[in-house]
Amino acid sequence: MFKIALCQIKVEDDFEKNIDKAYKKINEASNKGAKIVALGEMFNCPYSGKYFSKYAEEENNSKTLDMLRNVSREKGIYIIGGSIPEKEEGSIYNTSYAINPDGEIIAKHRKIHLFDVDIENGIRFCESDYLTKGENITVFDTEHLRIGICICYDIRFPELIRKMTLMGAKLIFVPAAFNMTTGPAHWNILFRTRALDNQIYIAGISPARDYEGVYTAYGHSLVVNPWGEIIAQADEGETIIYADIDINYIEKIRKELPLLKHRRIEIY
Ligand SMILES: NC(=O)CCC(=O)C(=O)O
Repeated sequence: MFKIALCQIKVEDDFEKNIDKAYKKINEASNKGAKIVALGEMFNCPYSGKYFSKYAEEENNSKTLDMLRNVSREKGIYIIGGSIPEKEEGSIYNTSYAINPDGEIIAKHRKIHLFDVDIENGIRFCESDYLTKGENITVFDTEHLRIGICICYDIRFPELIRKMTLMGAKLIFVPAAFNMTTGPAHWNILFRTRALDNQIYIAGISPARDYEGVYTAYGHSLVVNPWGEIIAQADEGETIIYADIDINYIEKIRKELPLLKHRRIEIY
């Protein structure tokens, strides 16, 4: 059993302020006993195409990564560094970094599915006007359990989460900025369904809602257990939520209701 924390932070058009706030929230979460602390999608940059190139950093020259690496080392914790605009060879990616307690980058996920949607009387967004797709699935080991990362719209693709599960991920972190059209309609259902189908823990970490900002995130960061229950959930404001992850509970559920074993992969 170990504790995770999700930091739901209001993101502003102020790079230094965003990083400083993340640093303080990570410290606070660690002081309350979290062994893994996670941040939201684009936690250092307003979620809008016009800001991605302005805020983008290269991996080997990134104040954001320096902060994450320093604080993980200082506190001796894992950090799932939400996501940030990452620049490489003229392309910008929506990238999440996992950092270990020694301050080393141990995994990196570039958002695979870009959020290109146009919903009548609702949200319109075209990430691919600004960003390049990632090409890899991300799972990695910790002393606690095997973890996966995907980013926001990636959660909508059940094949990806199933594949991560079959690769051994038992806790998946999803930094995610849903909006006021799809958030109320789909956020809880998607996270509960992915957790339930795969019998895993899954955590969605949103920015806090900001009606004055360029994008109004839904908030409601949450942790769902392998039975499909929401075991921690934020409202829409700035906050940190905590949940205990129990590896034995995953095994218990999988033993009692052996969904993964009962698949008929010879048929479908
Ligand atoms: N940042 C995103 O990928 C948003 C995804 C989203 O809102 C959705 O409904 O999916």
